[in-house]
Parts: sequence; C-alpha cells; structure tokens
Amino acid sequence: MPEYDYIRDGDAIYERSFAIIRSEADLSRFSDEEADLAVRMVHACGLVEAAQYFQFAPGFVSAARAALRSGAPIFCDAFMVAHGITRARLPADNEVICTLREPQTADIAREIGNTRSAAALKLWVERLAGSVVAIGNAPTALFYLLELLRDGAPKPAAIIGMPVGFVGAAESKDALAENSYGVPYAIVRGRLGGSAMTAAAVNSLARPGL
Ligand SMILES: C/C1=C2N=C(/C=C3N=C(/C(C)=C4\N[C@@](C)([C@@H]5N=C1[C@](C)(CCC(=O)O)[C@H]5CC(=O)O)[C@@](C)(CC(=O)O)[C@@H]4CCC(=O)O)[C@@](C)(CC(=O)O)[C@@H]\3CCC(=O)O)C(C)(C)[C@@H]/2CCC(=O)O
Repeated sequence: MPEYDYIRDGDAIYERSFAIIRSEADLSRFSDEEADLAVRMVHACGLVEAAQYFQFAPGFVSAARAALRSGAPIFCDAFMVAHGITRARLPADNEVICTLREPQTADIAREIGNTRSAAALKLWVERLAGSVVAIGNAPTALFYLLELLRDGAPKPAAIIGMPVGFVGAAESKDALAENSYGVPYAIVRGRLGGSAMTAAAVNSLARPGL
C-alpha cells in the first residue's frame, strides 16, 4: 500500500492555501478588507490570475457586511450558489433564498420572455430592499436585476455580480459597473466568475478569516 504525504487537517489546508494565494496573487490595489475577499474568491477558482479581474465598488465590503450583520436575506440566482454558502458563518442566521424552482417561476419566464433564472427575480422584489444579492451563474439574472432597478424596484444593500460564461456574462457585469443604480457591487470582469466564487464571496463577507 503506498503512503501518501498530504495535509489532513482542514484548517491547515485553508491556511496554507491562503498563504500561497497571498504570496502569488497581486493584491496591491485592494484595501485590507477587499484583499481578504479577493483571497477567498481566488481560493474558490484556483486561479491567482483571476484577481486582476476583480472590481469592488467603493464601500462594497462594508455595505455587504453591515447588511448581513443586520439580518438581511441573501438572494441567489442558482441553488449552487445557495448551497455553497456556509450557514454557520452567517452573522444573523440570515435567510438564503433561491426562487429558481418555485412553481410560478416557469410561468413567469414564459410571460416575460426570459430565462427561468431571470424570472425567479420577480419573486425577490418585495424583499429586495436592503438585501444582499448573489448572482454567480446566470447573466440573464444580472441583466434582469438591472432592468428591475431601472424600473424602480427597491434597492439591495449590495450586489455580488459574478455570472460566468461566454454569452452575456462579461456584458452583464460591464452593465452593472456602468450603472449600479447606486448599489455597491463586486464583479469579476470578463468570462470568469461562477457559483463557487460567488458563494466564497458571501462566505468571506459573512465572517472574515478561515
Ligand atoms: C445559459 C445557461 C448557462 N449556464 C452556465 C453554466 C452552468 N450552469 C449549470 C447549471 C446546472 C444550471 N444552469 C442554469 C442556471 C441554466 N443555465 C443557463 C440557462 C439556460 C440560462 C441562464 C442565462 O443564460 O442567464 C439556465 C436555465 C434558465 O432557464 O435560467 C440551470 C437552472 C439549468 C437547469 O438545471 O435547469 C442550472 C442551475 C441549477 C442550480 O444550481 O440552481 C452548470 C453546472 C452547467 C452544467 O450542468 O453542465 C454550470 C455551472 C456554472 C456555475 O459556476 O454556476 C453558463 C456558462 C453560466 C451559461 C450562461 C452563459 C453562457 O455562456 O452560456
């Protein structure tokens, strides 16, 4: 039987990973609190080069943290995002909500002529004020959020806009950065992003450190 030499302690693995990321990634343009967030996002995708695409609007980290501390719900576009959020880290037992599979969602999608991911946001509107929005998969969800805000929907406290992919991902994030309707945001420019990175961002904001 071969003897494999590997670290078996979870905290030690995280500590080692974070140290590697800090030694290899260029985090110099971030504040200390933004750098903590960036480290965790890099950790989720395994790509130190990704840090160059991270953009945090002024006040994003403090706005998101304050909202979470005050018990804001977290609205997620995909269950992959929702499931990646570590409940034990949440400071106020915050509700984590994904409405993709609500019975009405498919009908709303047909009605508005959009994807289910976008249609699911219609069910957020009543509780959107002061919430934290975490979009990690669907570009259409981010575009539709911007359309809702344009049309006067209540404003979330912070938007994590990190859809991934080739069709609409870069464009939806550019649109958020161009006009976030006054809401502080975090994005990953270009095609990179994804549910894991988005959940990691929430986990970092919920509780700094390991
Ligand atoms: C076009 C879609 C894209 N999906 C991507 C990547 C991944 N999606 C996965 C899974 C399991 C799901 N994707 C859906 C959200 C589904 N994906 C779409 C849509 C067709 C349209 C969204 C959009 O363009 O904005 C979308 C369906 C919809 O009507 O909204 C999902 C709901 C599909 C389904 O199961 O019915 C589902 C989400 C399930 C959940 O977690 O709740 C992948 C795991 C792919 C796979 O199964 O192989 C992967 C995960 C990536 C991640 O990190 O989140 C893209 C690449 C984002 C793509 C949009 C852009 C593009 O370039 O095509």
